[in-house]
Amino acid sequence: MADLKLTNVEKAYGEVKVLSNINLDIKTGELIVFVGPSGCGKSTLLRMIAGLERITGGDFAIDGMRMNDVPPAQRGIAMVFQSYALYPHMTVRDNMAFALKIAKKSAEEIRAAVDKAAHILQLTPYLDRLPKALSGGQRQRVAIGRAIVRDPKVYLFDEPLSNLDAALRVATRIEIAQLKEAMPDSTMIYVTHDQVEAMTLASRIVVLAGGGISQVGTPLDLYERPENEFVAQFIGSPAMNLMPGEVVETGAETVIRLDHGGVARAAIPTQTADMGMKVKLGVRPEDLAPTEGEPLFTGEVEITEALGEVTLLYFKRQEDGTQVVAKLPGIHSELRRKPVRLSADPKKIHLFHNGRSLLYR
Ligand SMILES: Nc1ncnc2c1ncn2[C@@H]1O[C@H](COP(=O)(O)OP(=O)(O)OP(=O)(O)O)[C@@H](O)[C@H]1O
Repeated sequence: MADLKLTNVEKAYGEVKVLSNINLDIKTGELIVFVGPSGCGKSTLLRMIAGLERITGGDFAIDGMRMNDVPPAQRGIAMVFQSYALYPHMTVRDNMAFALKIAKKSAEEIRAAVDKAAHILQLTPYLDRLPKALSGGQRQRVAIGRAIVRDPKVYLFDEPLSNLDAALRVATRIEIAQLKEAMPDSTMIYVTHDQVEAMTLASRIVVLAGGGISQVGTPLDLYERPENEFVAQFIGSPAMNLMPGEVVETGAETVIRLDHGGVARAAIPTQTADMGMKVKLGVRPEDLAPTEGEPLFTGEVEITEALGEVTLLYFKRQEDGTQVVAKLPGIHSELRRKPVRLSADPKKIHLFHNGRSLLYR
């Protein structure tokens, strides 16, 4: 059991506040992923939870116990770093046993804990090897094993896969998902730059930006109902297309006239949009599709990127030259230098006013 609660948590280095108003409730068994642009404070927040960085304001509690001044070793937390930091002269078994030896556990206890962790991580065949005789992925599993043997209530992962190559990243990501399944009562917090890791592993994602929390939600919440323009553009790849316009009709649908021409319909409830309201229309590349009817965007395709299962089309909107990206299923290299007419289902149109989604108005 480990419920974590952050209340108005803040971090300042001298006069400079890097994080403020951090309010977050994390329940036992959740896997929370912190994402956000470089320098937004993801690692700092993780390190404050671990006790490696002082909390300069607010409270952090585990199961109702205030932790601000509790030393790291007594928080019941284990952290796995990006650099595995294994002892090169020790075998896998000794690396995993190290913390337990320091804690003066009995030899039987240590053996049982290491064997169990090795079994969960499929490291049993490698227990007598030195780290140099392991692959990057195996080394990272040993680093995770060192955390597991301590049987912590909370696991913190700071970009654990970022040193691995693409194929190993995928394999190790799946192992982490399996690890979470095998330990349903452990609470995990995971920092990553990788959207796919965030979307696939998280029970909830915390988007940090501008020194605070921009939105917290399930991966699908953030994808389907981003609260603001920042989250809308940060989640999803390529990023959501955004175009300025004005509300010209409210009713069953909201009708928007785009600046420099073009009309769009959005299935946004009437009461949330006002006539004449300046908005930004948002549409994800994957929600655009060729149409014979009234198009939302027209232009000539400049670049196609065929990725196998999808093709990305890059073009400038005919009316004003704004760059638009569309993602079509299949291979469409033939569309390069060709005119396209694309539309989107009104249910897939997002509207933002002063940066905030009208869905949350
Ligand atoms: N010791 C320090 N003194 C002053 N400022 C610091 C210190 N450590 C970190 N910072 C600042 O705090 C902010 C948050 O840093 P942090 O490393 O937590 O960001 P991050 O989101 O993890 O970034 P990245 O994604 O690049 O790893 C940054 O602006 C950084 O410059």
